[in-house]
Amino acid sequence: MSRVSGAKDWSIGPSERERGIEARQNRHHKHHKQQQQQQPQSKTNSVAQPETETNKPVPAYRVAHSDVFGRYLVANRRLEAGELLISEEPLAIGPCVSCEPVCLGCYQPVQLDSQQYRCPDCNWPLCGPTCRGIRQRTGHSAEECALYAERRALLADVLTANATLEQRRDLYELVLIVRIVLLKQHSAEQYANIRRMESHTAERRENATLWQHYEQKVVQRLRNDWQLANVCDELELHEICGILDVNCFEIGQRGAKARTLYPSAFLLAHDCTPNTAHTDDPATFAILLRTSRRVLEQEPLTLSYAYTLQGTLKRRTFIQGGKLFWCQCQRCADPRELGSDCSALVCRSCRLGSIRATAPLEQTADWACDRCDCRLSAADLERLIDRINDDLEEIDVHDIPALENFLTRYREVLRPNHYLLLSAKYSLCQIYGRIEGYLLPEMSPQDIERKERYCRDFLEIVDLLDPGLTRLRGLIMYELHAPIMVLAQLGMQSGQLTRQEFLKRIKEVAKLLKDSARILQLEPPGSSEHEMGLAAADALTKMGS
Ligand SMILES: C[S@@+](CC[C@H](N)C(=O)[O-])C[C@H]1O[C@@H](n2cnc3c(N)ncnc32)[C@H](O)[C@@H]1O
Repeated sequence: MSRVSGAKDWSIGPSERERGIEARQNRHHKHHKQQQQQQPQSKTNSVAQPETETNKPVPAYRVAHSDVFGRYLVANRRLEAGELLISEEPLAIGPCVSCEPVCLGCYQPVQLDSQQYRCPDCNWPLCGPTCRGIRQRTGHSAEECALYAERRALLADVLTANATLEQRRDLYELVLIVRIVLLKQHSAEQYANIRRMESHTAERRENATLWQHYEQKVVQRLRNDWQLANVCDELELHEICGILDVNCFEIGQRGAKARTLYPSAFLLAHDCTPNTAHTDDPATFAILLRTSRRVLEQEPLTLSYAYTLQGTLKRRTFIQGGKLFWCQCQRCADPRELGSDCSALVCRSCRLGSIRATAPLEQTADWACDRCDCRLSAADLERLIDRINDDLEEIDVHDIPALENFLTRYREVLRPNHYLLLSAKYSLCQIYGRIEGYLLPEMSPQDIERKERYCRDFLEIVDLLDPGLTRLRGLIMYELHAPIMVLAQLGMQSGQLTRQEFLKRIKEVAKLLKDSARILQLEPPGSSEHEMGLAAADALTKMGS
């Protein structure tokens, strides 16, 4: 079960700092021509390429450049929803920032206690002796193992259950950085491809707190304690840290969690209502990136670097912090966020109006009521939202009464579509009907109706903010079909529904199953979403549709 909030690191996908973008634009512009020519195209697969008169397939996209985006991808022709644009394996992969210990081979959680299996050579915890990632490029490679084996004594204290949380996290954060350093020694071409990525080093250097953080936790540590000074100079290490913050994707299926750099997918520009969706293959960690809706020729291909179901203030702060630009997209510029109103508050003064940002592209601008004179400073607004968010984070995602209580408590404070209420509703959509005590056959009709209502509320907003063939839509449509079906059957049995009304609902169930099956079967085989897609297709067949 998951909640759709709570960004944890800077990775694209599924976190802050202040800088202008001018310096970046100038630097970017200078190097762009050379970088564009060198851009690796080989592993990028365009499918369903129509042929031109000369019988040459038209590539789905090309690399373009603008002063605002830097390099980005643009559609070469009209693309239909669901076209596979990029399928490529990582250039580099490793544990996420701030992660709990994971197996270095497959990125599944591990413990640091004495029971945990460990690599016999370097002593790092692994999931087991048969982990598929042992001696693999995308896992615990021989080069990495040798490097750690040489520093076994240095790492011994941290790789135990006695280590503090901070010590463990700092150590796991180093893994991917060290892997990139090793690429420099063992795979020059891959290393060169990574070094061509944007690092925003000049802007990062101007942020003293950020720079010092990496200077102490990464640069000095690797050069002095780990004795890697002869492999990478200080600036090179800072650049690698910047490249990771700006370009990493957060991936993982079935409990695994990793961050990755891909050879081409990093080029997509950001938009808070993107036109592509991506997933990753659990077997190869490859990214599969598709159009989520129809894209017109010349349209930039975009993905979201932030959580789409967060309010503008938070999304923009997150993006600026990690990617060092202030998003100016259509959604960010609209106080109503494309009609979703997912940041609006109930006016605490007149209780009738809605409080929204007066100038959403200015982070410090006041928020104001649309009915009375009530105003709220952005700082006060943020404090309030943070407090409510903390309340929500305290709640276990399986605790139905606590989640219901959260909705009741904040009904008078947040508008119904506020993203924090939606987040609680999303958890409820997933657990009503699925956990002990709330399985569908034992649920009251009122609780089943609640599940249906929350699913509909959530889907309405996802349709606006994450439209098309997106995983979130597929998942929620699958959740929605069940309460409609059960309530239709109950209504028919009790005589409360006419046959015509019953058939209308069954038709809606069939459409939900069909759409969710289509979306979720785009997910890679082996993922839980793919299995849900198969279940949806199966249910559809059983319905005779
Ligand atoms: C993952 S990289 C994308 C590739 C990058 N444009 C390049 O040339 O290497 C992310 C960086 O691209 C730029 N960028 C992406 N989307 C943007 C947007 N919507 N507005 C402004 N800059 C954007 C920012 O500099 C950001 O830090």
